[in-house]
Amino acid sequence: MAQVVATRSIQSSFSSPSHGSLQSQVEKLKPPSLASKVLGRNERSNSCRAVRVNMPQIIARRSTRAEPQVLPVSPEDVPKSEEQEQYLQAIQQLGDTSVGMWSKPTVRRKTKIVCTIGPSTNTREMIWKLAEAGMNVARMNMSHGDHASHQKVIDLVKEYNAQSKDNVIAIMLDTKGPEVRSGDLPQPIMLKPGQEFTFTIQRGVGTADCVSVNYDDFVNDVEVGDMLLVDGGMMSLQVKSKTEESVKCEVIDGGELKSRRHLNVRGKSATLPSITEKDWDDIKFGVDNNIDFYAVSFVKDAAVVHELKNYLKSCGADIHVIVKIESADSIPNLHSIITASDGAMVARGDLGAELPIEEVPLLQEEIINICRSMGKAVIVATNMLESMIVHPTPTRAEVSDIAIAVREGADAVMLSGETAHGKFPLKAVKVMHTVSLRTEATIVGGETPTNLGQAFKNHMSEMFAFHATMMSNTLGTSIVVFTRTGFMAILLSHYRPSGTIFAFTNDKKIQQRLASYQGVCPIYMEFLDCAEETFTSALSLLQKQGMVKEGEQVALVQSGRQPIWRLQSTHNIQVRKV
Ligand SMILES: Nc1ncnc2c1ncn2[C@@H]1O[C@H](COP(=O)(O)OP(=O)(O)OP(=O)(O)O)[C@@H](O)[C@H]1O
Ligand SMILES: CC(=O)C(=O)O
Repeated sequence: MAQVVATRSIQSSFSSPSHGSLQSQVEKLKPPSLASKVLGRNERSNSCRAVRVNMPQIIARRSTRAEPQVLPVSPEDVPKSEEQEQYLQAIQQLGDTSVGMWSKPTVRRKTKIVCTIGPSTNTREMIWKLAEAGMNVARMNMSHGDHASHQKVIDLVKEYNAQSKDNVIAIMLDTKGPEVRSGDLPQPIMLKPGQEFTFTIQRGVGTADCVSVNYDDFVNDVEVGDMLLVDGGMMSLQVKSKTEESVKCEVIDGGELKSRRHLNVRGKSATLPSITEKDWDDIKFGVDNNIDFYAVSFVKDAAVVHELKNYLKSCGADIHVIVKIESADSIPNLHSIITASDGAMVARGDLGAELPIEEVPLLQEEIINICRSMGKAVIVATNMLESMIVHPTPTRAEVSDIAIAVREGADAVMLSGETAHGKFPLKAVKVMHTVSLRTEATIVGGETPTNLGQAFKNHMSEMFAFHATMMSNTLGTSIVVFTRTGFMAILLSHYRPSGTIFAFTNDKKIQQRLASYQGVCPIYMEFLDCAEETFTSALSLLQKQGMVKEGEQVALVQSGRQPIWRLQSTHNIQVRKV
């Protein structure tokens, strides 16, 4: 009889003695479908014992006729099981030292979810459902659609935000950038390995052995011997010769070439400006709509970020700039590019086409570390649940990929085609939510926060954020912060306290922006003239909404670049009992 023996060690989130009772609570709450189907009676009691003595081994046995394990992944596909909901809540408590528990698990998750909106999701009904399933940021990809279709999405997200009591969605506009694409074809062409195929800069060509390219300098940018990648590497062709107008190639990996496919040259970036004329037009559209973030494609150096920031300043727009790291040329300039920006996106699609694919996980970790050390936001994007574009369940590798991004410390993970044109957008969000929540529960909490390094050197706010995090980690409390600009909440987020950061702001725009930061739960509230009255009213709001319980302690922070109640105090941290 075949037997699968899986061994794993339980992380220290389970090892704290104070978590013993929670662990047994989890065991009690485990729905039979999760516990008894995988573990036999003896193994189950072993695992409970082992959890208490630290570094145990769980032995899972499976018979030859493996029963499919289907975890609930969509609000629609399973009847709501209270047991399973309680099970997830209890798991999360293991990793969350805060006693205060949100009633909604989607809000308790610290890692945020970015969803690309496209034909599968650009309706009122789907935006609402995505938001309720756990979307925190709606991304519009300006490579597709037109201003009218994106306007509809922006209006719907704003409408959702206006009517929602306890949830808010940020809006991100992703520029098309200097993408090089093949032209239109009357029908898809099958490219076979070994065959000759030509790309030409002449317009309007689309035959079985030649197609146009939308970029006039294409012929100058490529050399004989270069490897051309189509659709991020789905097909590859080697350059054999070139003339003034065309590039003759041999197909290495074949496949079906459709209209308007993305072309990359391995190891090279196109000599095009990062922000094209179309991008400037789209950026202006973003300003007119007061969006929250730009994701700027193919950034190669800091100069372009400064140019965009200067433009935004000149039109009085307060929009944050996320640089997409996807171009070979950006790698030597990573530090200066990220320093100039408000955050970065690891855009693994183009990154893995311009650079050897094995560099992608290493660069992902490096970019996350750089952003974390500078106090900048970081998003991991592309292919996270790719198979769910057509299948209702993810591959195990995809689940691991999300878990790795969460463990590495990403602020957010992103869905592209999965929610833009996939068959199971809600299930994909639910999987991302569940995997993130589960992974976060294994991240050790209550430790001394790591120093942010040079980013906030000598800044009073950094000292307050550091000590507020220390205090809340030691006491096992949530943090309540009051912020007009969002600065202090973002700073606290980068110290990654183990409890939730309840960020009260009197500015709806700031509330919307904060939705994308790890661990931050942004709440809109009018600030009163008296600090004390504002604190009391904030705590009572948290209690009313079931986010903190009576008698629970919270760490309350009032600090930042522009203290709110200047006359009464400038900076302070205090522990309050609700
Ligand atoms: N607004 C939209 N309108 C129509 N289709 C969209 C839209 N946004 C995304 N899509 C579809 O979803 C797919 C995945 O979205 P994603 O944002 O990852 O695009 P992408 O990386 O630019 O992909 P590609 O290079 O194929 O364009 C796109 O290829 C496109 O088919
Ligand atoms: C997101 C994106 O643009 C990429 O991965 O290439």
